[in-house]
Amino acid sequence: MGLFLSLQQEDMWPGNGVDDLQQMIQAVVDKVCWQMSLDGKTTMFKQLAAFTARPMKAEFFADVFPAVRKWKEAGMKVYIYSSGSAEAQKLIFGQSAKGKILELVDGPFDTKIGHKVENESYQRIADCTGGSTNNILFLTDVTQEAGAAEEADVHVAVVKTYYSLITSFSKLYLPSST
Ligand SMILES: CSCCC(=O)C(=O)COP(=O)(O)O
Repeated sequence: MGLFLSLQQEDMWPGNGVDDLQQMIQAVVDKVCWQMSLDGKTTMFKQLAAFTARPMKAEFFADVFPAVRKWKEAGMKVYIYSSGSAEAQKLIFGQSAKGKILELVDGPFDTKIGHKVENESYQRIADCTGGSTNNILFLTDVTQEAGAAEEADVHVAVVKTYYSLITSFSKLYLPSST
């Protein structure tokens, strides 16, 4: 019931009040499906991902573990900042075919620190990790997050795995018309 009310309060879900248990369960299921269809990022919704019936195994691109190991060997701190709750991160990143990324990273951050599209979140992370925003490099595939981090004076790299990115029209290769 507490979860349902919290989910109700977090956004403008067009659901009605409910008065019996069956209706309430259906309303929660409807609400969760609705949030999933929108790729909802609210904190309460993301807490749900930590409730799973079976263990999960993360998949990583081949370059992730070597890069994180290299950064750690160079004495850097590496954190995960995800819209997924810290509890869900621990479950999902706890196991993978390539190893346990959690053993390499210095900690998970989630939206309890603030949303990834809000610049204040990045200042709070710098405060928590004992550094200045100017000493942080944030990797993301979401340009709104990149903009928010940059507003907080964080260095940003936008990572796109499936598309080629260009920083100048001079780097544009047009497809051949033949
Ligand atoms: C890492 S736990 C599940 C991922 C998730 O729920 C999510 O929304 C991913 O968002 P991110 O901010 O990591 O791009």
